[in-house]
Amino acid sequence: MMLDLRRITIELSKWNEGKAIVLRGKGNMFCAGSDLAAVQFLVSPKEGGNVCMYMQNTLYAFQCLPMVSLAYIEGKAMGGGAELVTACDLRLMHESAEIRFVQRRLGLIPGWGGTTRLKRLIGRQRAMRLLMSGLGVRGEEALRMGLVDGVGCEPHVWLDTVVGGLDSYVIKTIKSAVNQTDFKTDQQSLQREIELIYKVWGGPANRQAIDAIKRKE
Ligand SMILES: CCC(=O)SCCNC(=O)CCNC(=O)[C@H](O)C(C)(C)COP(=O)(O)OP(=O)(O)OC[C@H]1O[C@@H](n2cnc3c(N)ncnc32)[C@H](O)[C@@H]1OP(=O)(O)O
Repeated sequence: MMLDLRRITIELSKWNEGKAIVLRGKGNMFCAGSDLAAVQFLVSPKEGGNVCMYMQNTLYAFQCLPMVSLAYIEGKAMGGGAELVTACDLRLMHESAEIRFVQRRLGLIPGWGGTTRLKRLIGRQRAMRLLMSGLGVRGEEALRMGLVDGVGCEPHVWLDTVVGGLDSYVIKTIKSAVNQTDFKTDQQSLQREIELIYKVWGGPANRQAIDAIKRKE
């Protein structure tokens, strides 16, 4: 998934006529985050940090795409999947869908840019609550807190009400204008997120969680 997302992002960055893309999962899953089978083998902070840096770079490039990106969340967006949601420009949810920052369960923090983006999106207090508790957020609550823009809407119809009739160059320029205000502060924050990942990845809570996953297998 990580490699595919990077490849597709590079391809899309060259599509200047594009107005919008819809990111959606398969079946009852938007995205379950990092592959836990692989995470078990990333034992050192450096290895974990490198994967997070890779995903930060991919999601930064994704956010800079010239067209509007819409996350359409059906089913679950867990861990890194929830971080991916925050990297999209707009978000819609199915009534039964759930967004959940489960990184704490692994003794980790979101390291794909999720702490930075979530706080910007819903504010400090709500971000703290979701990151600390690891509780899932569904439809109306997600809408109320500004985590999503709509619930139960058909994505293409809804998207048409937002960007329909807009010129692709105007869309690109609106994105550049909004992004540049965020990115000035985000750069430092993203760098700090990686430094903090180094402190938890491979630490006691993380090792304990990974050992528990291994015992289940
Ligand atoms: C480091 C940054 C991060 O992304 S940390 C977060 C990593 N992700 C997670 O902790 C999510 C772990 N998965 C879950 O909590 C559940 O599987 C969720 C996503 C809620 C789905 O539950 P449910 O619908 O009951 O399905 P299930 O558990 O039977 O899973 C179906 C099969 O998929 C697999 N799966 C699921 N998530 C992952 C994952 N992240 N990495 C690797 N495999 C995953 C399950 O193991 C299961 O596989 P199998 O059918 O038993 O072979």
